[in-house]
Amino acid sequence: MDNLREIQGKMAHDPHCVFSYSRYRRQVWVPGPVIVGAGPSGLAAAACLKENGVPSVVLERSNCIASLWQLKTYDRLRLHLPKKFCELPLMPFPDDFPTYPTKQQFVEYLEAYAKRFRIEPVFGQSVERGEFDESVGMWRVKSVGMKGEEMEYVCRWLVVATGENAEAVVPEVKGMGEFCGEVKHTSEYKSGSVYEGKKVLVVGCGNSGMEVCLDLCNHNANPSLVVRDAVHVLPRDMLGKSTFGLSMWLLKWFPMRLVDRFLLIVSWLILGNTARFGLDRPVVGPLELKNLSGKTPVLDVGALAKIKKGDIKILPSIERIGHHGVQFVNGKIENFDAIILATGYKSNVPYWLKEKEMFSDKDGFPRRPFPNGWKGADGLYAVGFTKRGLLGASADARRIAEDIGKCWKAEANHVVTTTKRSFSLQP
Ligand SMILES: Cc1cc2nc3c(=O)[nH]c(=O)nc-3n(C[C@H](O)[C@H](O)[C@H](O)COP(=O)(O)OP(=O)(O)OC[C@H]3O[C@@H](n4cnc5c(N)ncnc54)[C@H](O)[C@@H]3O)c2cc1C
Ligand SMILES: NC(=O)C1=CN([C@@H]2O[C@H](COP(=O)(O)OP(=O)(O)OC[C@H]3O[C@@H](n4cnc5c(N)ncnc54)[C@H](OP(=O)(O)O)[C@@H]3O)[C@@H](O)[C@H]2O)C=CC1
Ligand SMILES: O=C(O)C(=O)Cc1c[nH]c2ccccc12
Repeated sequence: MDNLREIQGKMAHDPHCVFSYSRYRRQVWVPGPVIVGAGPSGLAAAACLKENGVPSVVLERSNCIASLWQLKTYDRLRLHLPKKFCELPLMPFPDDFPTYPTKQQFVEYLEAYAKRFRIEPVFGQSVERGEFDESVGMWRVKSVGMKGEEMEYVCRWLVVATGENAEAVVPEVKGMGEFCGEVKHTSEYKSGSVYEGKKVLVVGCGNSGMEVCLDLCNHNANPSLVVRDAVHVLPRDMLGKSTFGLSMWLLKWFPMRLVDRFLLIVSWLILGNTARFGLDRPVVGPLELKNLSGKTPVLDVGALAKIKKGDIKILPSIERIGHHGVQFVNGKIENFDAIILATGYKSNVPYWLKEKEMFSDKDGFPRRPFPNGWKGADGLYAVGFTKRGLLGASADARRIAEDIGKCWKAEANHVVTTTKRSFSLQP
């Protein structure tokens, strides 16, 4: 504990100090929080902490900020909620950005955000273990660098910002290994240009699956979409407003079920009966379902019109895959040149965080739902696991920074007072 006191003393004089404890053990004491992940959530947390006077260290496994957006999304991607619902704390989007910024514009905004708050993540640090060491009351965060070099960061506060979309979900489908064509997840898909004239099977009809199908159509490919369950498709905009914005506004005055009924009636007027095209709706309304299970409704930007026209064919679940053909549960068999898995993502927290109370080891999300999932015990925090997109991440980041900020100031005051007192006691 003497060692700790010494460090706290140094922190009080130089709160930005991050010094090597032992070169050989590659161990680093971090006076402030360690944030794992330099996506929008990690950046928002670091900025809010800085605003509260707390320096932090951000560890990122890839070589850039917002790696999901920069490396794992397709070219035609735009935000599907209006920009005012996607801005991070303390810095709005530029006025000249469109309502739905492109992915390039969103990344540009995030780069400017990191620059403005002088956030310089340590890149190439893949965190493989995070564990609370009771004996010193600190978190030990172990990471592996690009060349396999190991590091250990020791800190009072650990902020988990690895995201709801950390790893691709790749389902086990009978015979998938036998398929002769290309099989890729949407996180590796960039553009339909390489599929021109090809028959492509897209598996999964969330926002990714629908948009990839649309993109394939726009590049003269021939997509089919596997829909295994009911899905809510809503137009992205209705009555001259964004569906999301309108929903948020209506929710201020009306109960969720009534707003859901309104959304379904207007969607029916704009899109027609989606069940006629093979897209049955869940019994529970779109907002209630999002609230209960986190399942995001599809915000349609043109795929439904292609489904109606027959340019995108709807197919049921896959039974098994062969060399070229795919057999579906209705017994039909069709040949495809490529398969794209739009089967979603999962959290990777259970793989590296050795903690069982705050995070569920089943799905890697905080057990307590929004707005209470951001804080655990022993200085553990979560940002961006709210199933409420960037808006939820911003709310978490603000709360975390305020909470750590109070503790940081109290401790800094304590160290300064004790240091002053010990100086005055000296002869
Ligand atoms: C295609 C797509 C479009 C979306 N569009 C919207 C939208 O329009 N509006 C909206 O509100 N939300 C949207 N979302 C939701 C999305 O979750 C957020 O946009 C946002 O990216 C979440 O930010 P995050 O920082 O929590 O997670 P991420 O952006 O995933 O960032 C997490 C970071 O942590 C890093 N990381 C993970 N594990 C480790 C580890 N073990 N060690 C070190 N680093 C690690 C990752 O490399 C990554 O850089 C979209 C999601 C997707 C997939
Ligand atoms: N423009 C934008 O802003 C975009 C936003 N996003 C967001 O990114 C996040 C991830 O979206 P997305 O990648 O679409 O993932 P989702 O988890 O939203 O959707 C995955 C889909 O795949 C289906 N699925 C999973 N496994 C199988 C299987 N074995 N066979 C058949 N179907 C299967 C799921 O069906 P089931 O429901 O039955 O489990 C579900 O429909 C979401 O929050 C989404 O809103 C994504 C793209 C664009
Ligand atoms: O894109 C996503 O997945 C989001 O989580 C954004 C979002 C949060 N709440 C919603 C309600 C309806 C549609 C999208 C979202």
